[in-house]
Amino acid sequence: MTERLGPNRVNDLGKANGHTNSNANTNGTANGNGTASGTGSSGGTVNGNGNGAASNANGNDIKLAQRKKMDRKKSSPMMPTFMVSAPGKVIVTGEHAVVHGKAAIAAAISLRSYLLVTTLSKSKRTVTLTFPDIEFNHVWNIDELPWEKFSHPSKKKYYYDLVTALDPDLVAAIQPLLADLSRDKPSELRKVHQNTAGSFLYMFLSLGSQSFPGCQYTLRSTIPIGAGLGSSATIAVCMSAALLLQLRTLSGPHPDQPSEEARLQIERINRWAFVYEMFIHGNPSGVDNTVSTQGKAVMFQRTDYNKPPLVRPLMDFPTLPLLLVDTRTAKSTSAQLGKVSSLNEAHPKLVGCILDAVDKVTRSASELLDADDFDTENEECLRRVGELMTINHGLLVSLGVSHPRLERVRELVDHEGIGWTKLTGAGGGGCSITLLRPGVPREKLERLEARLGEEGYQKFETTVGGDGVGVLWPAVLKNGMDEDEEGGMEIDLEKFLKAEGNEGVERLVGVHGGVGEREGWKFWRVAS
Ligand SMILES: Nc1ncnc2c1ncn2[C@@H]1O[C@H](COP(=O)(O)OP(=O)(O)OP(=O)(O)O)[C@@H](O)[C@H]1O
Ligand SMILES: C[C@@](O)(CCO)CC(=O)[O-]
Repeated sequence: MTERLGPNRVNDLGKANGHTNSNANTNGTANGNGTASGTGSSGGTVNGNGNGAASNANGNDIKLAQRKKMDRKKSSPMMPTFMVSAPGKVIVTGEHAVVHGKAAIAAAISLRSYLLVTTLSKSKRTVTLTFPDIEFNHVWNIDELPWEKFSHPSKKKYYYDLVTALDPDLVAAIQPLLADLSRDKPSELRKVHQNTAGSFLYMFLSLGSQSFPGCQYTLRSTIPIGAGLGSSATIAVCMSAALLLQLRTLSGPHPDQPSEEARLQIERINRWAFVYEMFIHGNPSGVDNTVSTQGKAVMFQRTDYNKPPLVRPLMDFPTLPLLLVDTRTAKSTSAQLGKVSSLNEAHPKLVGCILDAVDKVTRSASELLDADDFDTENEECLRRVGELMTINHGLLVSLGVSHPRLERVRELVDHEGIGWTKLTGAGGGGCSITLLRPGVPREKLERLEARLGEEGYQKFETTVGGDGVGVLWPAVLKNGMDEDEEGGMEIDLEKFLKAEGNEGVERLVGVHGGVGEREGWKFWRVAS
């Protein structure tokens, strides 16, 4: 079994570079990209930092509170340190077929990625990626990046453009920046680093300009990497949202935002997230970044790669009783996509029929899940969706994208008669989902879970249908600590990097923080 890189492998890489938060930006010219305008934006209005005074404190406490407030003022930048977050996903039906123009249903899950964006002082002309989960930390000098290639009139793209393919000349222009990356690392990890750096640079150079302020992007995720839960899409969505916010091209999210405006902004974030995904995966359908951006659940289809996909938000998606199991077996999405494409080339008629059958599965599932009388407590309702998931899995097996460890989960679940199982995501390892029968006896579930544990599987507790991309502006949260009295705790680089494991990240910055939705995080709300 190949061990996968896991999120939360925090190491010291992030702390080793000099760009900590202590001298956050005093640069008033947040960016100089004259192209970004027209949305009446003011990133600063996203969220107020309450800054309430500690009114009932004694004299010393008041002095301390005032000093803390003044300290905060001194370092208060034009563009404050802020965070964005995006959810992972499960594909309920239709993976792989969706790459070939068929429909798929995907739902957001409660595991998420969190990106901290720190603007540096004006004199610091660097951009840093600090991604401890993949042991990646790199600093580029902004003035040494190939801006002239990306800003050439024949190549220049704007934040409102629809980019449906990567430009080979621009991909070539960033290759020299990747060639020497992580030479001391094992080749697989090095490839991950090159891919990560490449996708970031492509987006940064496309959207930004040479006058972009120096900044640091620090990412932590609670989503296992390469497990079919869309971890790469969450990075893509976070990066896209962060850059568009830095460019001041997004005016939200805010509570009174008209739904149409929210929809447009979500669409922009999603378009650029897709560019990032193209760099990582080659030929993705865009379903992962779409559900990660929008949240809840979506029915998704891309029949023409030159046009935006058809996306139907499923706002009333039922809270399905799902068991999510990670095989902890590495897989590469692009390798699995390649397998299906090769099979399709070798047997076009046959594979065409399989893909059509998957499409029918998705449409039937959508009808069932959309029905007014669908009831997650009703065995008959769940059985019909479960059967469709079982058929979908069989079709994926015939496309060659299952794995013995996925089949083993199915065997164990079927043996207990607990529910209906399919792989989710690209397959070849990764995760499975099991739709649980209502009223499964506790002992059966416990027996299954113990067995899975013994055999090296990992079970995930997650809920489906949560919020999409969110913003914490500025990066200040109420965490039940002393700082709350002054408006909340500032999340700085050190705290973020030191948070221990998934629980630590969730406790420190989590959208839910383990206690329901948290004050501070804001989401674009798109009504159905
Ligand atoms: N926590 C993370 N930190 C940094 N980069 C990450 C992280 N998670 C994912 N990535 C990026 O995404 C890539 C993994 O993408 P991959 O498609 O293999 O997995 P996935 O997105 O989890 O699966 P799927 O596409 O099947 O849902 C990594 O190589 C890395 O570039
Ligand atoms: C396998 C796939 O269909 C889903 C991955 O989550 C790939 C894609 O849609 O891009």
